Amino acid sequence: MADNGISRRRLIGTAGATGLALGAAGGAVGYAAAPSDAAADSAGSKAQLASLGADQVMFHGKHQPGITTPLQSRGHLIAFDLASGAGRKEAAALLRRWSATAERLMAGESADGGDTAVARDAGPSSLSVTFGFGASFFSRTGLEKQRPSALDPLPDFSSDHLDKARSNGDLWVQIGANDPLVAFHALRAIQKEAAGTARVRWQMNGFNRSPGATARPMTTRNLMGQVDGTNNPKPSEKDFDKRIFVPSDGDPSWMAGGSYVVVRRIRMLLDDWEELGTKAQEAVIGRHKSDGSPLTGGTETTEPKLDETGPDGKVVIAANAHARITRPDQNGGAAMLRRPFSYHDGFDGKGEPDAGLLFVCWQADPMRGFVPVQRKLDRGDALSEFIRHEASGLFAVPGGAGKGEYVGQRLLEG
Ligand SMILES: C=CC1=C(C)c2cc3[nH]c(cc4nc(cc5[nH]c(cc1n2)c(C)c5CCC(=O)O)C(CCC(=O)O)=C4C)c(C)c3C=C
Ligand SMILES: [Fe+2]
Repeated sequence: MADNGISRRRLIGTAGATGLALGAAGGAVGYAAAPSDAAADSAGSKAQLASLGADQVMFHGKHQPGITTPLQSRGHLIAFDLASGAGRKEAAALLRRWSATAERLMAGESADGGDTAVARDAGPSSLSVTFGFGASFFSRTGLEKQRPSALDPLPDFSSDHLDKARSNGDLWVQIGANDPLVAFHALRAIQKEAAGTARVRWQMNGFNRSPGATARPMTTRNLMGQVDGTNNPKPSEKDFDKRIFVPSDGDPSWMAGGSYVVVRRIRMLLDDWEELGTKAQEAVIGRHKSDGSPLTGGTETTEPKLDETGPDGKVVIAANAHARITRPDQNGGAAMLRRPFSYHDGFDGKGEPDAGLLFVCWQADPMRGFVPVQRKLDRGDALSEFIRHEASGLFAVPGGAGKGEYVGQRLLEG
């Protein structure tokens, strides 16, 4: 098994497998080269093909998949509300069904009973399915005593323009995959299995760069063109687990190994942003657009020199630059793992793109992650005149299911 719970299954050769997406020439780092069609043909139906589609994310583990899993190129976020009459028992049965399906689909198998064949011929394609519970789930199921205080509603922020219908929800599911058909197949299976127990409250679709699109693995870019994700906490860092996951003796105990996710649909006001020159755009963030390096020089990973001043006597990285004021050392140590998807939902009546970031961030405690940083941003972030927070959600994402267990079992049967 490779890092992050990903392994590469050897696919039995099929025409579909040879057709799986591979990186551009020279860009297939981490992806095995495809054998030629002739070679595949000659080996017949037993040819063993490795490809992007063969990458598999593990369902079972200490943590749920889709948190430290490398960003996938396709994402669906979907929230459900329990149907009237559905309570704890029905919710438990749903989580059991969903977990079994997630395990099967993440292994590249078909869904049980009436598979739609949408993902047929494809391998697992790094599919991950992640489940969470919103604050309202606990009152609906009589589990108020089990509700973590970390699920207290997020404070209002002055710059919020939130659409309640597209915010929160009893249950939340995140689906990621490196193939759009595999991702849709999982989305449809999850939605169908909810029938009678929960109905869709909202759904959002996102994307990231396709693996292999760049000559070497690189930090992705967002729709403003910025390198985005540079200073994310790294699993190799000593305090990573403490910052992102609830400890094994954490409170409540059913959240051991879990994490809290904040989801914000952040629209980018791209017409205004694109009118700015590159220099002005760089001043807003405090990093160069070309390679993500700090305005004080070096490479993408060089530490910014926050005190450095220019010939005009002013600090080179402005006091309100986004990358300055979001730093843990400017926020009492508050940190989060950002794992967003870009989105584009067409153009509005004025011809402006309805596009931006499905900002998804993970932390052991939102009060030591998203909340203090967003408070700071709300008070004076140079980026704020170019973005609008349009929807919001906060969900408790329990630890990973052990073999034979389903996600949330310790809550629902504890
Ligand atoms: C409340 C948390 C944050 C929101 C909301 C947010 C929105 C947002 N950010 C960008 C683009 C960039 N953000 C960058 C860094 C960065 N942003 C946050 C938090 C929020 N961003 C943090 C914690 C950090 C890292 C700070 C650090 O430790 O140095 C960067 C710089 C590159 C990087 O480190 O990723 C960019 C670019 C957009 C476009 C956006 C809303 C649409
Ligand atoms: Fe940011």
